[in-house]
Order: sequence, then structure tokens, then C-alpha cells
Amino acid sequence: MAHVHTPIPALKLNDGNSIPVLGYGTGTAWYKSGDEDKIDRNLVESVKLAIKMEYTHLDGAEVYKTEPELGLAIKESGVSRDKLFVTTKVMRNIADIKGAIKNSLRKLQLEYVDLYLIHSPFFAKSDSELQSAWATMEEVQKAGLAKSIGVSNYLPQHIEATLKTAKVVPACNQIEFHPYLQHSQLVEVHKKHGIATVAYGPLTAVTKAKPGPVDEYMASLAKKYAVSEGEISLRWCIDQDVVAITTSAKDHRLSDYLRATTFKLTPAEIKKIKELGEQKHFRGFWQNKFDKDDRS
Ligand SMILES: NC(=O)c1ccc[n+]([C@@H]2O[C@H](COP(=O)([O-])OP(=O)(O)OC[C@H]3O[C@@H](n4cnc5c(N)ncnc54)[C@H](O)[C@@H]3O)[C@@H](O)[C@H]2O)c1
Ligand SMILES: OCCc1c[nH]c2ccccc12
Repeated sequence: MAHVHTPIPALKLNDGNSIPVLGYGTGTAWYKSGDEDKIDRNLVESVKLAIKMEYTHLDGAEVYKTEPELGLAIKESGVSRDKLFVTTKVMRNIADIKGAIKNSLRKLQLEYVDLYLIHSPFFAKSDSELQSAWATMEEVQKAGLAKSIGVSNYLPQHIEATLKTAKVVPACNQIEFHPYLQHSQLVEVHKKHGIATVAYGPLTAVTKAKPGPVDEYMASLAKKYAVSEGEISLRWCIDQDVVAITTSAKDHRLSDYLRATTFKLTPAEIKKIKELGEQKHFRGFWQNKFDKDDRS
């Protein structure tokens, strides 16, 4: 297990804060379907190992029920709070965002999170519900409970509706993003407003959607850079200024992923993956919420 000690670089957000370009997620491989109070020590130890490996960006959510483990790992790591970038999200308690963040902070044993996200727009039956939820997010930021505020799983129409009344532009939109779901229209909207794109499921093309048109090319790039196809996938995000959130319950994968910070793809390579990826459409999350063919 080769440890790579290149610090993970950060991207500047529109509010002046910085977000590390590679994050460790506690959804997917880790979320708990059972009792939130029953601590998963494997997760605590995995987060501590990640922090030791110099991952600083940790992604949680109230619905993953993993905030207690994140909090314990941060505490037991002994790393100072200001060296870490902690995200959590609100979904179940969207009707009481202030109560939700206070509850999350209590479980995380933290005074503030670096980034607080509305987990999805699907709670809203009207634009005004999106707008009033966002106004409450702004209050949460003002109160110092979250350094940055953003959204997740928003489509262009949700962003435009939110921006009509927003005082603060969302710092980011965390979305499923990989060669088979490039959201080109949405990413254009992000760029226009200075909203950072944060990718979840960045490995999807090589872990869940094979066989596909990028397979052969990804394999050739993995050989060229002496990394795995997964790290090519992460680098493909990072080289487009897209923050990548990945995870694994396997220690060796966490260390392998860090190789994504040690090389760069050429503009031609980025473009070729883009073009090959456009030949296939695949969505791994929230299939019941998005229109089957919606690639925006
Ligand atoms: N906002 C949202 O709605 C939302 C949705 C999904 C995920 N997320 C966040 O993003 C994080 C990462 O999401 P993800 O897990 O889909 O990301 P990912 O695409 O990086 O996949 C990681 C998974 O792939 C597995 N993997 C890695 N290499 C592999 C290989 N060679 N072969 C087979 N499997 C391999 C890992 O063990 C891990 O389980 C989540 O933990 C969560 O924090 C957010
Ligand atoms: O963010 C990941 C997608 C998601 C939505 N609701 C959940 C509940 C438990 C685990 C993951 C999710």
C-alpha cells in the first residue's frame, strides 16, 4: 500500500473559501439503514485512515446516518478542525433547516461545517419553496453554522428559480458526474453563475457501466500513467475543475485514489473521454426522480 504524500489541491469557491478537489464520501459504501446510534467502528477507522493519508474533505448527510462516525473519527484523528473540510446535507428535515443543521452539528461534535447542502430539490412543489429554503440556508451561513452553502442534485430550472431571490449564489451543486452523465447544459449554468461542480459517482463509467465506449481508451490511459482506470476517472473530473467525491471500504483503494493528484491529463485526452462518453447515457442514482432521458 504505497502512501502518496502529495497534499490534495483545493479549488476556490465563489465565496472565497477553498474546497479540496478530492473528497471522501460516507454515503454509498457506508450509509446505515439501521440504528443511527449504533456506531460503525469500521467507518470510524476508515475515516481516520483517510485523514492520516491526508484526505481533508469529508462528505456526509443527515440521511446517511453517518454523522456520528464522522464526528468520532475527526475527534480521534487529533487533526485540528481548520485543516479539515466537512460537508453535510439536509433532506429529511428540509422543513426545519435550522433545527437540522444544529442536530447535524451535535452529531458531528462540531461548531460549524465547511459546506452545508440542500440534498435535493425534489422536496419543493413550487419555485417559492426552493426560494424560501435557500433564504434559510443564507441565515444558517450568516449565523456561522456553515462557512459555505450550496445545493445538490439541482437541475438548471432549480438553480434559476433559486437565483431569482437569492442574496448568496450557491457555492456548488453536487451532482452525479462521469463520462456517461456529463450534464453539459447544467455545467454551463454553473459556469455562468460561478457555481462549482462537485461530482459524486465519479467512478461510475469504470465500476458500474461497463461495457461502454470509454473502456478501451480509459485502459490505455491507465497504462500510460501507470494508474487505474478509476484514477483516470477522478483526474478527468479534476482537470475540468470538477471536485470529485469518491469512497471505499477498502483501505488500498483510498490510497490508490490519491494517485489522481500526481499527474494531469492533456487537453486532447480530456476531450477524447468527453466525446467517447457522450455516446452512452447512464445514471446510477435517483433514477426515479429524473426523467429517464434527461441529460441536462
Ligand atoms: N448528493 C447525492 O445525492 C449523492 C449521491 C451519491 C453519492 N454521494 C456522495 O458521493 C460519495 C461517493 O459516491 P460513489 O460511491 O458513487 O462514488 P464512486 O463513483 O467514486 O464509487 C466508489 C465506489 O466504487 C468502488 N470501487 C472503486 N474502484 C473499484 C473497482 N476497481 N472495481 C469495483 N468497484 C470499485 C468503491 O469501493 C466504492 O464503493 C458517497 O459516499 C456520498 O458521500 C452523494
Ligand atoms: O446522497 C446519496 C443518495 C441518497 C439519498 N437518500 C439516501 C439515503 C441513504 C443513503 C443514500 C441516499
